This record gives sequence, structure tokens and C-alpha cells, in this order.
Amino acid sequence: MIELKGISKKFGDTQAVKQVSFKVAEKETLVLLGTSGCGKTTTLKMINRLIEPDGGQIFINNENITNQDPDVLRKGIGYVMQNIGLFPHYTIAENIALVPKLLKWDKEKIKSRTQELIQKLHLPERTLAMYPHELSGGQQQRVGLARALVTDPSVLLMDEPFGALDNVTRTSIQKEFKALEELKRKTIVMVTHDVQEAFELADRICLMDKGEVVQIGTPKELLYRPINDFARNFLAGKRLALEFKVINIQDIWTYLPEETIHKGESKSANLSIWEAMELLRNNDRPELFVSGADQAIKSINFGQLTKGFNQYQNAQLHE
Ligand SMILES: Nc1ncnc2c1ncn2[C@@H]1O[C@H](COP(=O)(O)OP(=O)(O)OP(=O)(O)O)[C@@H](O)[C@H]1O
Repeated sequence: MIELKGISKKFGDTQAVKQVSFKVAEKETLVLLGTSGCGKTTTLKMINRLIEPDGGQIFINNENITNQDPDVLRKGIGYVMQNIGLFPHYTIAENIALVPKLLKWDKEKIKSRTQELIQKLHLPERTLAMYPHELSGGQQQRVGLARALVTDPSVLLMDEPFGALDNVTRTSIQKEFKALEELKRKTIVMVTHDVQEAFELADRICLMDKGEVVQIGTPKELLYRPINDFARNFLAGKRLALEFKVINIQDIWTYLPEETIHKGESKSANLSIWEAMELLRNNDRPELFVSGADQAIKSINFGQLTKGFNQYQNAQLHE
């Protein structure tokens, strides 16, 4: 659990962070979202004391971090830096082994954990002997993640972890990231300026502006209950795409046709509207069978899907 209470930081005359407070529950992913310069990175770096706040308090697992030795604190927190930050003159294996060596792990333990991680992150074995510049951006990003995960810390801080990637690589790594079991056990604070990415990966989003928190809430809360014009305008232009990603079949269940009997294969109602549309687009048949709570099955076609979604959307906006 991470808790920030009234955290502030000034650089000269610039109030980079002003009275920021939030709580991140165990195993939750909180995404700090906002335009460039709004104080996201400064906030993140205060959690591992790379920057010291001028005021306020930070607790990790109920312990005030100012009472901890910063080096010990940092060794216990995984950190994925902006622009990856691998050491250019160290091999990939050496880059991953940095913190385990500081913690005096024996060679065998480092080797077996490194092997485990590169498999999970789909990095070819031969990359271990290579240097960062010999790897693609996507591969470097995976190494950055491996380095942050190697000691299995319960807390992970990620600063624009996919920022250096082109759109296609970015989308595929985001998907893998979401599916990685190891990350589901972690309490994560992640920084991004990319709205789509925030909505894809966050349990809750902390929207920031000019060093202050504007709104903290689930993706659905930000979409349907924006607290002010800034929050509303921040999502403008991307609303529909975000709704397709955030809303799933279970959400619109009551607006879909009656249940049916079907013995064959069916898809889970956890499918997002977007995923359901993709499946329907690539389906041989015009309908898709989805199974909701209590194993109830519904058959939906494209028209029924969009109608159900529109009804759900109207209900949200007029609630
Ligand atoms: N070391 C520093 N010295 C002086 N000013 C700084 C320093 N670090 C950050 N700032 C200023 O503090 C403000 C917040 O910066 P910060 O890097 O936290 O924003 P950000 O939201 O992470 O932006 P970006 O996405 O561009 O990294 C900015 O105005 C920035 O110029």
C-alpha cells in the first residue's frame, strides 16, 4: 500500500507538485495522467526518494519512508525509468543483475531468476550477452522491466514505460504487460501522458494539472463523471474509443437480447465492446455467443451490440 499525504515540491519559483494526496491499494495500478510538465515524474520520484518533498508525508506499507535509508528503500522498489536508462557499457545480463548483486545474491540465484524473467518477457537468450544498443527499442523496454522485476518487489514505479516505442510495438507490449501474472501481484504507480494507455492499464487514474490532482477515479468514473471542464476536455476527441475499451459485455448485459440456449463455444462477457467488435468483424458468422454471470448465454450481432452499448451509454449520461 502506498499513501501520499499533502505532498508538495518547488523547484525555484516553479511549484512542480502542490498538496498531492492519494492512496494506492495493494495490487492496484494507479496511473498518473496529465500533460507534459504537470508534475507526474516529480510525484513518482518522491515515492522512491530520488526527489525529496518540501512538505507532506509518504507511507509505504504504513511505514513513513523518510524514516528509511533511501538506498534500502530503493532496493525494495522496482523502478522503470523514463527512456529506459540501461547502462550502455554493461551487457543485458549485467544490467538485470545490478540490484541482485548489491543485495549479494549468489550467482546461481541471479542466473535462474534472469532466465525465468527473459522467458516471461519473451527476450531471446542470446540477448543476455549483448549490449543495450544492439537491441531494438521494444527489447530494451523489456530489459528495463526485467531489471525492475528481478528482485520481485511488491511496489513498482514506472515512468512512461512504453514511451520510447512506436505505436504498433507499444500496443503489443501493453497487451503482454496486462497479461503478465507477475505484475498482477504488484502495487504499481505508472506515469503516462497517453490517455489511451492510461485507460488500458489503470485500475484507477489520477489526473493531474499544474502540479495538482484534478480527479482520481476508475476509467469509468473519469468517462462518465468528470469532475470539471478540464477533466471533461482532457478526454475529448477520444471518448468513444475509450468507452469501447472500458465497457464490457457484462456492463451492457441487460440491454442485449434475451438469453438463448447454445451448447457450442462461447466468449466470456468480460470481453470489451472493442474486442467483441473485432471478433464479429473477423467471424465467419454474423453472431457471437457470449456467456455472462450464471453461465447465461446470449447471441449478439453487430447491430444488437451497438444498440446495447448506446442504451448503456444513455443510461450512464442521464443517471
Ligand atoms: N530538477 C528540476 N529543476 C527545475 N525544475 C524542474 C526539475 N524537475 C522538474 N522541474 C519542473 O517541474 C515541473 C514538473 O515537472 P515533471 O517532470 O514532474 O512533469 P511531468 O508531468 O512528469 O512532465 P513530463 O511528462 O514532460 O516528464 C515542470 O515545470 C518542470 O520543468
